[in-house]
Amino acid sequence: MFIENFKVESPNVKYTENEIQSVYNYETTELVHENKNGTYQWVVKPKTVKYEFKTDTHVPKLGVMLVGWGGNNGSTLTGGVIANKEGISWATKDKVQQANYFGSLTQASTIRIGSYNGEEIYAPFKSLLPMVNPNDIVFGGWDISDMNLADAMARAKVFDMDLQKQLRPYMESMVPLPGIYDPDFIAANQGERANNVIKGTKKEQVQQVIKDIKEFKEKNKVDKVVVLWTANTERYSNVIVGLNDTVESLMASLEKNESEISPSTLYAIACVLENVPFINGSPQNTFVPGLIDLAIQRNCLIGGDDFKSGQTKMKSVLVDFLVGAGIKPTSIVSYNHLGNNDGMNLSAPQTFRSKEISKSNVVDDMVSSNGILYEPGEHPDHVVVIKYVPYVGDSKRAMDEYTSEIFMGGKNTIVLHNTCEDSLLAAPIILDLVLLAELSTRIQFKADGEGKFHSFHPVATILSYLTKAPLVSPKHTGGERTVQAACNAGEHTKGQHWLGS
Ligand SMILES: NC(=O)c1ccc[n+]([C@@H]2O[C@H](COP(=O)([O-])OP(=O)(O)OC[C@H]3O[C@@H](n4cnc5c(N)ncnc54)[C@H](O)[C@@H]3O)[C@@H](O)[C@H]2O)c1
Ligand SMILES: O=P([O-])([O-])O[C@@H]1[C@@H](O)[C@H](O)[C@@H](O)[C@H](O)[C@@H]1O
Repeated sequence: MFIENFKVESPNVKYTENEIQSVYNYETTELVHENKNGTYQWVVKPKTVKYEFKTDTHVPKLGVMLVGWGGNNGSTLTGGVIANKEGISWATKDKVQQANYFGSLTQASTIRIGSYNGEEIYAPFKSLLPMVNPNDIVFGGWDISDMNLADAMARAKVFDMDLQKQLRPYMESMVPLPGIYDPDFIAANQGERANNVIKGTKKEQVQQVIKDIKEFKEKNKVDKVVVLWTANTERYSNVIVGLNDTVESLMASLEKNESEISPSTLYAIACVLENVPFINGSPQNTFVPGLIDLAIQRNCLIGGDDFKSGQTKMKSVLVDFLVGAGIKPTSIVSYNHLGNNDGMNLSAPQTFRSKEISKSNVVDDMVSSNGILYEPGEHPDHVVVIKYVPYVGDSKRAMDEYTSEIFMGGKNTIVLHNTCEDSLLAAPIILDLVLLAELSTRIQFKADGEGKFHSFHPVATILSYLTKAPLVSPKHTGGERTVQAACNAGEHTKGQHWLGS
């Protein structure tokens, strides 16, 4: 059975005028590697950690500023929220379609809260804690193309014409702010749309973005702003000692107008300096070590990388299932073609490489979790192919082949075909990212033994489910190597994976 909402009555939950206060006993384990008379033994011991949470129940008026607002994802999300808010329905060749938020975890998923008379009871995910209603979000943002959102929606060719016609009056007055453009970081084919750019040095560009955020906040009378990058995929930035490996080197490089600081890192610096959450929806390494440290120093939420929308979401579910079932994936081939501007930008080798990394590394942790199936360092052959085919537009075609070893030398091959409007998959994920980022900034907690309440770690691993390459805080990196060592080796650092350049 499904219920719309509920209240909790528990000795562990207290509702005050402004907060929900709760106590949670986290039952976990700790392992000890004991040496008993020269023989080492792993000992697993149960451990209970008591957490106290305080959630501010004041839901703010939220402004969302998208970098790449005029793109397929940005225009589709904006139009989708307007259609839901205004209750717009439209004629398709099949039926009269109502607006909805399908594909959004927060808006369209449910969670089991118990049973009643032997029946399982489910409630909306969004009923768990007070959350921003997406219909109330005020959108804005930047784009290197000056096209208004109505024309951008038409350029994207995602929505049905009847819907576009109804949305146009709401969107034609929405014009992106000039963006930070650096042709060295995206495909050359993007140059023809770059007619709306912030001039000046990199430091002046950062200052302009800060000014834009302040003015957006004031003009729209929003209480909070979250910035999300849904602009083009950039090439990786080189992580270099003395350039961007520390806060000091990054800020000094900004002063010196160093060319290797990418536009996405510049927007993120502006947001962290303004204490505005910044989420990276693309695969590039926006969060260079100096920027991560700056966000930690200023306790500003950062999260990413690369929305996990379709082919990779299926991959992570299927490979997790196979490995969990004791089946050994040995070959994974992921091919897709698409014809939108994202696909055109990814047709350049350097930007494709960013996407290839994020689409490949999603299975690493699953593989390393099973030492029965895989020897140390062993992993499946894994190939990612993306081709640009203009005719299919936003309707991405994905074909995947998973070959696995099964019982007694048997082989199993699974083939998947997946056709979807890429932006209709990504838009609800963008919504979840900004809503969960905003919610997490309203939660304070402390564990047993901690003196005072504090926020979550600025690196928002809570957003990991929604991204291909979850950003994790430096202390969680799997490698013992330091940023220094990675830099010396000319490698990139990215969470738990040291990647070759
Ligand atoms: N399913 C999905 O659509 C999906 C999934 C995962 C990741 N992504 C990533 O999301 C991003 C956006 O996808 P899309 O389909 O909307 O692409 P798009 O090309 O339609 O939109 C990107 C927009 O960003 C603008 N832009 C580029 N550089 C900019 C800058 N420095 N500042 C401001 N604006 C800039 C472009 O003019 C364009 O309008 C891409 O990086 C893509 O890889 C998309
Ligand atoms: O999220 P997902 O469907 O696995 O991956 C998608 C890729 O298949 C597509 O080629 C790319 O253009 C999108 O940005 C997205 O990254």
